[in-house]
Amino acid sequence: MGIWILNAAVVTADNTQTTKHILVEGGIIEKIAEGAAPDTAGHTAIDAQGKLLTPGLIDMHVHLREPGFEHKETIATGTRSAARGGFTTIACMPNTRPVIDTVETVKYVLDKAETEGIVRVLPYGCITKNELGRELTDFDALKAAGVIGYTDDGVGVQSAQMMKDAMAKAASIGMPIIAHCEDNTLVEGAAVSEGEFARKNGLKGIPNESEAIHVGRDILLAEATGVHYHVCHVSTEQSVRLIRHAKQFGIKVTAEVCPHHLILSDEDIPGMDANWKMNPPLRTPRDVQACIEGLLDGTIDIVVTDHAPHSEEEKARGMALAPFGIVGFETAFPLLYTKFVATGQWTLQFLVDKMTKLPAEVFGLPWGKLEVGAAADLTLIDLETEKAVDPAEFASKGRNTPFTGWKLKGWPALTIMEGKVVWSE
Ligand SMILES: NC(=O)N[C@@H](CC(=O)O)C(=O)O
Ligand SMILES: [Zn+2]
Repeated sequence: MGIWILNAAVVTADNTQTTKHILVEGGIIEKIAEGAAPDTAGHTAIDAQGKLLTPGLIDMHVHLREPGFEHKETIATGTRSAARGGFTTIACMPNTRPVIDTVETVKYVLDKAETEGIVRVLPYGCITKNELGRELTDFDALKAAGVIGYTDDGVGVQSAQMMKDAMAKAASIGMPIIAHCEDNTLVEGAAVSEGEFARKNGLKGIPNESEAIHVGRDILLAEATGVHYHVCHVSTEQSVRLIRHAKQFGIKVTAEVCPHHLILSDEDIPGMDANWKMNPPLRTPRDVQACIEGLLDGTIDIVVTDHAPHSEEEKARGMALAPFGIVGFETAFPLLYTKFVATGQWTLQFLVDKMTKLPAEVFGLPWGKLEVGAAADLTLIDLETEKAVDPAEFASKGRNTPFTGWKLKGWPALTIMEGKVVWSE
């Protein structure tokens, strides 16, 4: 028995919305009909009542915390949080404990995802053993075990030679390098960006160069090795400029940006509240503008959440001592919809593509399409109802968000993964 989704608004390439009826059966999209509602006999029918239907959202940068940090999140709770945010495919970072640097850990994560997860989980493997930057992992073995790329996310690869070796190896087996860009010698334990907030509060700041130096270095190494190089959570004007320039030269670089770096600057930080502490930190309004422009002109390819749950106890340690990171799954689409689409700055199609079709294209994945024969990964989104962000409602274990109380539209109402309803309002 399949599911007919009736009266859904589907946005097409030229940003027009058309009412469609979609039959989902055997895990795939079986039929897409227009006009009068079809006979649904023998199937379940869901009336979308004009809500937006998109391909299931894809998030290529998330932290599920399992194994090792189950007090922050688990694969069970993290995938529920993803589903509630409209995501059907998520790529998890390897900075767990142990880190994902062996075949055994990859298998552990994939098995857990299979038995306890409710959306598709694609693991990354580490570039270096233990993310210590000293010795490369076994790229071939990790690839065979099912990782989709290599990253030491959470920390930058400090040695240029190590990064070059990693890129050369990844290139030789057709795999991407995904980089958390941060030069440790420029950071020295600061919690917030160099900028107005740091100055007002007499804090040492994290300079933009700590990120951009790695971006520049790695672009040159990517050119030398021919690897597909993907830049994590771009946050500075300098990084955007370097990536734009590299793309003009035909270097195989792609990049991602998080909603918070498109919406918040350091000047918005209300006080010493660690729910505003993340890495990279909130930068200046000028950096925010550069990230928006980079996304608009294609320099930055995709949007990711960098969903980084931490416990309330950890965040209560204060700005200086709390770990970096904020949750992201359950606010990402409403934030971007409300801020950029509802105000007429972006088309709906642009936002949907940056969270579906383009992440799939960047990483060569078969999802992110709403067409007959494609996997039935679908998200129904209510563009009308306004609701305030309430962390108490999150399916994530993490409540660490700076967006509490924000009134937003564009809330996911129903999430379908491979033809099964995995979350509904
Ligand atoms: N982004 C963060 O602030 N934190 C991430 C690490 C990371 O993505 O760099 C985490 O693991 O908590
Ligand atoms: Zn990172």
